[in-house]
Amino acid sequence: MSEILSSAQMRGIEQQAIASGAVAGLELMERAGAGVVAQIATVFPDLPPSTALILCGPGNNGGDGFVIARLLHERGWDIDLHLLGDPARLPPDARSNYQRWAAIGPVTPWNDAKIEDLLDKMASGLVVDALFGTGLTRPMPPETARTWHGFATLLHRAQNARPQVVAVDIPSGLCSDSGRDFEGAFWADLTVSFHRAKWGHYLAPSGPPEGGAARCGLVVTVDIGLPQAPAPGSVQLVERPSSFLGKTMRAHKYGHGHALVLAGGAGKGGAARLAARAALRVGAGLVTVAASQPAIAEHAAQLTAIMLRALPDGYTLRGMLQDERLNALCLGPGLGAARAQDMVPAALWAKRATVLDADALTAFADDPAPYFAQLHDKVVLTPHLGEFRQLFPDLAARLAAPVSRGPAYSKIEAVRAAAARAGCVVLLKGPDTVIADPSGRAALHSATGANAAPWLATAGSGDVLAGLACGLMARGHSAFDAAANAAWLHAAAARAFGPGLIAEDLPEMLPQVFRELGL
Ligand SMILES: NC(=O)C1=CN([C@@H]2O[C@H](COP(=O)(O)OP(=O)(O)OC[C@H]3O[C@@H](n4cnc5c(N)ncnc54)[C@H](OP(=O)(O)O)[C@@H]3O)[C@@H](O)[C@H]2O)[C@@H](O)CC1
Ligand SMILES: [K+]
Repeated sequence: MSEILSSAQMRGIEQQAIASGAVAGLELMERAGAGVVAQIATVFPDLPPSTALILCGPGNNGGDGFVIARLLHERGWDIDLHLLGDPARLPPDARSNYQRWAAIGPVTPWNDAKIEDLLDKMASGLVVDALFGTGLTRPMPPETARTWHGFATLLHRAQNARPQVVAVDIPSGLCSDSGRDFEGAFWADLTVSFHRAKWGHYLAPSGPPEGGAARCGLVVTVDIGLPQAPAPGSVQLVERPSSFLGKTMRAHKYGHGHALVLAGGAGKGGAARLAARAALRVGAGLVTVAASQPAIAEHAAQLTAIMLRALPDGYTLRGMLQDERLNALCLGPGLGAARAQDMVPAALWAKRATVLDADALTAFADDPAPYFAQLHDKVVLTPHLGEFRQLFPDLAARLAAPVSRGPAYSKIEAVRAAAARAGCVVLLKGPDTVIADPSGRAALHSATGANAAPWLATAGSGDVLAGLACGLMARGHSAFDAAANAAWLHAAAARAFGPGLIAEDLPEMLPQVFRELGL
């Protein structure tokens, strides 16, 4: 896992380092520019020096652009640099670098029509977007957004004869906290960020217009010499499972827990069986499906390694949970609203590790306060955005509101607020899955870019995710770790299968994913 930051956290780290005398702002800017130039050479090794169109903005992002211009010029590039704004009003470090560049080559005052024309004619080389970075708090000037939009449309048409687009820190026009497009945001083939990636690089607000990860291309982070200590309240990017997933030679099946997956009525059992299969494949020692009596025959015809019990009502569930070996529960997939209302309070009463999904979320949406009052720190809620909207309508409305000023409210803040309100772990799933607990601890799993798993958008895939989290909790993972690891395994299994994936395939891909993890 690596740390990702908000723009305020990044500013705090930078200001503290400068104030302590550990580093000068000018040094940071030099390293930032040098880092971008080094990454251009690494990521595009076959790109010979030709023309680089460098678009500089009125703040320190523009300052990085002047450094990049100077260093690319030293490497034989022809530089065509355009500045938006008055050079006399540049902040001090950016102004120093403006002056250094101005002694080498021209600075053309910004003119949208002219830039549009230049962009239209570029069939190779580089476009460096150093217009706005983490300091952007409002939409770009509308003409600039329009110019870029025209260029982007053109580039999409001319895939083979086009320049490479490199964003400095973040594509201009994107909110670095939320990934939201303030309107007309740039996009890039390569985004080079500094010290740590920002939330907005990995969040994926859905369009139109699409934001965040969809616009950043390859995201690379370069070290600019800031202190490496973790920032308080930082968010972890889930890049691998955080806990050991193997089994030791001496492990006994009871040493890996017993997951109980509740199922609903006859003919509705598929979702619970998917969850149960996922719990077993992820390594729970035993898994039992607990179904209503009329559904038993249907399940019996389908289950082999998974055990089966009849469970008529919540009262019987309380009795069943006297058996402490049943250490993790999964409720929701295919459960039905009436059965959820009966079973969920009984399950929560037992204070077991519990995943609540689907009907075990929405059955309580009309009056969530008493429901939240029963939740505890071993519970994981796994809503998709629609279910989240039902349980936390105010938070979902803030997320969906049009953005006119930044930093915009982000999915990370919304899930943190939801976890604090619910008093348990909340996992809000999507291409960007955010996990938070009531203390504010948060993680982001981003199935975007090279990590994309588009075939996960298939019926039953959420049931598998719930089963994975339940199986991992049965094995002893904390609620937070189980949720984060389940999100990672779920996407890894989907990528391992590839196109044509259906939910049944996901648990069956886990052995391959585990082998690739070296288990
Ligand atoms: N943090 C670090 O450690 C390091 C940071 N570094 C770099 O600094 C960047 C952050 O720099 P930053 O804070 O100066 O902000 P930036 O993104 O350049 O933009 C703000 C400027 O744009 C202006 N402006 C805003 N909206 C506008 C609009 N619609 N239309 C027109 N103008 C608008 C705004 O004006 P104002 O709001 O003040 O009127 C302000 O002048 C960061 O992304 C990274 O690249 C590196 O050098 C190394 C170390
Ligand atoms: K930028």
